[in-house]
Amino acid sequence: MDAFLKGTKRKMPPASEETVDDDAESTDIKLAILASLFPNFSQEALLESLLAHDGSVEGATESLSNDSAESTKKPRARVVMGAQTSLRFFASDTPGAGGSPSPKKARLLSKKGTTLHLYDPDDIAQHTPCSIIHNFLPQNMANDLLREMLDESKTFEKMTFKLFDNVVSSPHTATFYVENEEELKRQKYEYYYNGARLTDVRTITPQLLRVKPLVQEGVNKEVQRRIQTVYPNGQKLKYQSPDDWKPNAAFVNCYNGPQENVGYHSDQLTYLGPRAVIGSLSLGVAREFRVRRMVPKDSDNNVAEDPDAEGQISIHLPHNSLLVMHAEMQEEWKHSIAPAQAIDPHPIAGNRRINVTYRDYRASLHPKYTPRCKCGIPAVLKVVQKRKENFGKYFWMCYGGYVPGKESCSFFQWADFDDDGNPSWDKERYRKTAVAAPKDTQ
Ligand SMILES: O=C(O)CCC(=O)C(=O)O
Ligand SMILES: [Fe+2]
Repeated sequence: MDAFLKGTKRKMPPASEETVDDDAESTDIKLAILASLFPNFSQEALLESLLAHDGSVEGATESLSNDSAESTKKPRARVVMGAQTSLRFFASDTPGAGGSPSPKKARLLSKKGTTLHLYDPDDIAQHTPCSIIHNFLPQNMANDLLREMLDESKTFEKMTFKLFDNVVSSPHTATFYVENEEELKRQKYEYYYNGARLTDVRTITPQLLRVKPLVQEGVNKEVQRRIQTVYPNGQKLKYQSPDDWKPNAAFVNCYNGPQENVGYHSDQLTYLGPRAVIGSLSLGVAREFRVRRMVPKDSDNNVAEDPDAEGQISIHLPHNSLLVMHAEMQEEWKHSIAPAQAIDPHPIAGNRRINVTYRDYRASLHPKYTPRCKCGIPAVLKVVQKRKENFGKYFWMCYGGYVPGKESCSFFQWADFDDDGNPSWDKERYRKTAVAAPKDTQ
């Protein structure tokens, strides 16, 4: 913590399998620290306090401690849904990361420091990297899965991660489900998350299995629709897999009460590969899913684009909604579940929200193939998000510094994928020279 307050560059470890900003001194990290110290404050209040103290966590902590004493005297806030502003004020056109232009539709810019609330599936598809299907599952199926996961979640645990020299818990609980016993063993003994092995991996439950084919079909339809209606020339993005999306793992998150949350992050690409697609099912209490586009800076620290693009968009996630995080999401945007001022209890789940993220782990990115760093653990796949130079380029790096009690060996290597996202060691599929030229124009 001391190193952080003095501004020493250190790496921030992520909660669960997420990757937080590569800039250790980012506002997100400061917010994560404040959120862990002041779980009853909204992200806005924490951000405001941080800004008021010129980014000093120490200053914000002091003033929030005073506010905290004050606020215990105030009545509790009611559930407030954000007002919808006319979308015309937020449109702009900007290029994307990953060497290919992003969706050709007008982008949405929410003004810095403001939150734009979207509810309508068409608005969400047009202005964010996501699409949403409301009332996705037959009602009984959704409720059965919710009941099953509520029961399972009684034994979910907070994921601990190292924050500089402290071990911190993520402010919600989660666990990981895979297809069968064999995969479970592989996940426990061969895969690494943030430089460490997972201890709680479970085999897929009957309801997760029952719902999976529906999610698979829904996600594939949405991906095709997006390619045809949003992506330039009606073609998939560079590095995006042309194969059908086939989920073989699920992370399940439980948010018990309004304050449980997950801070801004992008999901780790290590086993999903570039331009990953994720199917995310929400059950129980409705919460706000916030997305924020990354704005790269040049070497002089100037933002490359309109700084207003740093505002955030909130997507309302009611019970039984399927959110598809499309191929441009993890590279160019960050997402979070914001702490809520208050929530409407759900008839089955009470104060709890269950979120199931179905994921497609790629066989060619099994840790037996991926680069290992000098610490001897599989390296993590990341993408340049903050710098204009090399923006969208993939690289492998050491995650040792994220493991409690370990330091990073500073291993770094640019990653090499063909235009379909196949790694160079996948000799059967890797076809860089054959396809690179025509698809570069995408
Ligand atoms: O709860 C959610 O909707 C998002 C969870 C999430 O971002 C994650 O598991 O990586
Ligand atoms: Fe995530």
